[in-house]
Amino acid sequence: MTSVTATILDGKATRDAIYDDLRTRVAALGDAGVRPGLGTVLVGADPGSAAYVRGKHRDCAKVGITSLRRDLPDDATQEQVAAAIDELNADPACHGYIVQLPLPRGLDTGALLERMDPSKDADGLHPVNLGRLVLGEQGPLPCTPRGIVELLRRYEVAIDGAEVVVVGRGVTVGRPLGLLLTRRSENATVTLCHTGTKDLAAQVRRADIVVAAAGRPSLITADMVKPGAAVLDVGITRTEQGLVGDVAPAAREVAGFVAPMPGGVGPMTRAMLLTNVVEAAERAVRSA
Ligand SMILES: Nc1nc(=O)c2c([nH]1)NC[C@@H]1CN(c3ccc(C(=O)N[C@@H](CCC(=O)O)C(=O)O)cc3)C=[N+]21
Repeated sequence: MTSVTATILDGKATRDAIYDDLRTRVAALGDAGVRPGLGTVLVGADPGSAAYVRGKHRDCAKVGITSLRRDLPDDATQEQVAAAIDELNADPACHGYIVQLPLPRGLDTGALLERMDPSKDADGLHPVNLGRLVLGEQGPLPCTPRGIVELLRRYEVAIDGAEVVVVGRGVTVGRPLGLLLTRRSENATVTLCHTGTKDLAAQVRRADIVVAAAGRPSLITADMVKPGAAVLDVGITRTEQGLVGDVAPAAREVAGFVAPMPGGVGPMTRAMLLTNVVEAAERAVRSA
């Protein structure tokens, strides 16, 4: 077997470049009297969720965005979470916020997401904004799909005309990514695969770009990857040995481009979250 040295789609380096740009824009907003603010609503003490939220606030500090944290206990009621959402909706210092998912069982996630002001939806996951994405209207874009497109663009991986296989139909990654990549501006041909796909290997083998977002360790093996293809690992599974992705290590030897986990799409997700907040603040200045 010939071993190719894949180009690494370096999410950390790309994030750093994006943060350099955001710092400039945050300074310009400051001159206009506005400091962008990102809110987070975290319910419960899941260590993974707490770590993600910490990471987001750490990134805010790097860029000059104000952090607004709303941390609620595990047993918070629907009404208490709704009240935190109402507060952020009403707070002029908050330009965008997220409700960290998954919420503890017993809370109605759909009702809470719908309660958010769509213009403050930093995740792009409000039904109105997902609807706008379907319709091709302007709105905040879901962070992980936007980060994936941005990463491919910066490394000049051809998207126009590419055969893309997305594995995973989740509402944060797979589904909206399919919508994003099939816009005229991206112009890819997308096959959305999932656990019910009959012959996953046959689908993945055709792909110029593979996005693995199923949350199943080693789902994508070396024999499935077309030599030279771009393989983006978005899966995260917690194991005894630490975090593992959906792409088997040997598959990286066959690929032409690899977005690894960690260090690939994850940092880009955070960068797009902050970008969505800065864009919301810029809109606020323009309409003032
Ligand atoms: N409302 C909501 N919005 C989300 O965007 C959201 C969510 N809920 N719930 C959980 C998932 C997961 N997620 C990640 C973001 C960044 C990394 C990330 O930066 N990962 C690093 C490794 C971990 C680290 O360095 O902290 C990496 O891949 O290099 C991972 C996972 C966002 N999510």
